[in-house]
Amino acid sequence: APTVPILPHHLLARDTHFNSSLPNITIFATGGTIAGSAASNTATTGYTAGALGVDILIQAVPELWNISNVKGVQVANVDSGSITPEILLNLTSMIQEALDDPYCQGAVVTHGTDTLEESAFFLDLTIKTDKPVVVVGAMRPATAISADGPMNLLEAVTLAGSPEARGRGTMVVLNDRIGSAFYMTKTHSNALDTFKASEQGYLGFFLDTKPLFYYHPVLPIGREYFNVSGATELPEVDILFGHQVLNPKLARSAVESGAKGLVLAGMGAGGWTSAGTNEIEDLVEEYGTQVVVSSRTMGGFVQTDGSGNMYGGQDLNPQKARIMLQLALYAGYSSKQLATLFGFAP
Ligand SMILES: NC(=O)C[C@H](N)C(=O)O
Repeated sequence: APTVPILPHHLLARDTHFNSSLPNITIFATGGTIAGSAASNTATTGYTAGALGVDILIQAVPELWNISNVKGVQVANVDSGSITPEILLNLTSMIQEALDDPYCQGAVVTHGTDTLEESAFFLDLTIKTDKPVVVVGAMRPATAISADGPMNLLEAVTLAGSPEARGRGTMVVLNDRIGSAFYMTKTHSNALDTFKASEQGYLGFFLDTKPLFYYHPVLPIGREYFNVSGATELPEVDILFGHQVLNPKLARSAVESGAKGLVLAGMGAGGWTSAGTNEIEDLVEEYGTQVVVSSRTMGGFVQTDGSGNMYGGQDLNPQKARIMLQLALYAGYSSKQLATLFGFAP
């Protein structure tokens, strides 16, 4: 199994900056564009994501010291397409440990935006705390004119240290908006206003870097806690994308190469082709594969209809349904428990 490099946990000038009246926030850095470096200040594509270390990200925003005592931990430094279950499991256990310390008020994770919603959802389901966990990224590399990373980081740290941010689960911050990690998704490949939850909306926004919430603290229906302490790997769950004349054998190939679960990014309200459905039913019979049916439409609802080993992904998009199924399989959920888990209709 691949090993995850964990760079030394280091304090940044904490002695010189420490102010006992400010919250103590730990920033866990994983890479992405927020730590990206390009050859020119006009380049917003074709750069190296995860090039700069957490100390450089912190040094770039000295205002952080006015609102918090920050500590940086380099967990990884990769493009978010390279985040692995090993990194996620490590991240969960490091954040849990940090937040279990009564002197730590909140945690921030810097992350690439491409798979940020997957990691944020994973953290939301695997960390037990009332304290704020804030996942933040950027769309422009740190070297760009009007890089969005520094402001996003300042807002994320401010949020993590705010008492009114407690009890809201893991949150995502970008473009002056606060959203629930349970629902936020990347909706545009290039624009700054990419993270949205079109049906569920934002929790709040930032004014002069201060968080302003629309609602009192509330948690999403269907949010479940999975204890992954001590886990070193997670069961494989693959996503298949629905379209006209899809190749029904892709499902078999996924299962025979190790997938214990499948998520179907179905057409409309979870539709699949009839040849594809026959193949999936055979796999359920032969291998006991657990299948969650989601939708490629990026909105709406797929219900659980009670047919064995097949569950509706509710309003989770395929990439979030995949994380939920992976955690439930790790926890050894029975078919009945899975039907309850994927039956959280609001
Ligand atoms: N804006 C970004 O962070 C994209 C980058 N490719 C990443 O996900 O790491």
